[in-house]
Amino acid sequence: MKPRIALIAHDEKKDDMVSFAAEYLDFLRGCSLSATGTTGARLANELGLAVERKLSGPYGGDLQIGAALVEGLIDAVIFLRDPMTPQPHEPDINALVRACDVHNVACATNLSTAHLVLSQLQLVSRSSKGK
Ligand SMILES: O=C(CO)COP(=O)(O)O
Repeated sequence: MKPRIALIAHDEKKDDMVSFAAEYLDFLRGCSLSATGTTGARLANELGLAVERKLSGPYGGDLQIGAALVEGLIDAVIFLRDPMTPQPHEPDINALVRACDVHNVACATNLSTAHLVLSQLQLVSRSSKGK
């Protein structure tokens, strides 16, 4: 089964997200991707990725990703949070990260962890294809 990955970035981290996704483009093309609204639009427009776009984060997008996650529909979350800027939907952000912890779903909230998670998923998916 294709890895199901959610991609989310706060405004100050969106450039990082696009560059990060560009590094894993071939792998991500073979994944089932979802994203919050604006992040998803950038990934689709700038990298041509097929992404299921939820609402923008402040309008409930994090909660929609969280709802999919608790139903077992997401394998990993890459959530580049901006720790320096207060967000109006902080409770939604915390709910999503908490849902990852409750359901033991990998959740990368910075670039270093994001690289570890995607490189490992890429490795696993390559080795399962080789079988
Ligand atoms: O706010 C976000 C995550 O909390 C991201 O939402 P957007 O991708 O719509 O900017």
